[in-house]
Amino acid sequence: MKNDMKEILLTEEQIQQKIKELGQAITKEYEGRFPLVVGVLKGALPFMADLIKAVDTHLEIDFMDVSSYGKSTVSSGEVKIVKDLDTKVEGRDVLIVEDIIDSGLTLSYLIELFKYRKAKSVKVVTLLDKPEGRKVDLVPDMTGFVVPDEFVVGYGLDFAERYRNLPYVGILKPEVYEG
Ligand SMILES: O=P(O)(O)OC[C@H]1O[C@H](OP(=O)(O)OP(=O)(O)O)[C@H](O)[C@@H]1O
Ligand code: HPA
Repeated sequence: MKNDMKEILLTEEQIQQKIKELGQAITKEYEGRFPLVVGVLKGALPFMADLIKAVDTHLEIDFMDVSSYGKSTVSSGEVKIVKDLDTKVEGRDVLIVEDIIDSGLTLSYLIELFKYRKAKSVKVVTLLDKPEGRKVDLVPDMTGFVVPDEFVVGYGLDFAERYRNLPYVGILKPEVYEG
């Protein structure tokens, strides 16, 4: 799989170190508040799994599956709920966990949805932020790394469902998705 990479952007060690720091920041922010931590499937799965272990205060987890990319590297712009939460968000401090914010369409949809459902607060932690991809104004509350405007894969991020199981993040060679 490494042969499909133009460049390794973030090593496993860099990712894990950053997750420790984010975990400490979340612990400080939510101490004594029992937040509802919402992982956005499927991409956020590895990040969510590592992140919650780095948080040292009580929290509840739930998952939402939304999709807007299909087999393309460009967002369709239409966010579809594939699986909704099992938990009521009314009155809860919600922390959304994302692997990447690119156009911002997925997150702006989720933030509005949770506000409509009367969450007490809605915040976002993302491992990766690609600000150059933005189509809507959105700044995450906590960010691991800012990445360039290229299609990245690994550590949850896929191309056509592949590469999610890489422990690192890399830039895919264009010939892999163009070919
Ligand atoms: O800011 P955006 O342009 O909306 O892109 C970010 C979203 O795109 C990816 O999900 P995708 O819809 O590909 O589903 P997946 O997590 O199952 O891969 C990623 O996991 C984010 O949820
Ligand atoms: O760069 C990306 N890689 C994988 N999935 C994505 N979803 C939005 N942007 C990306």
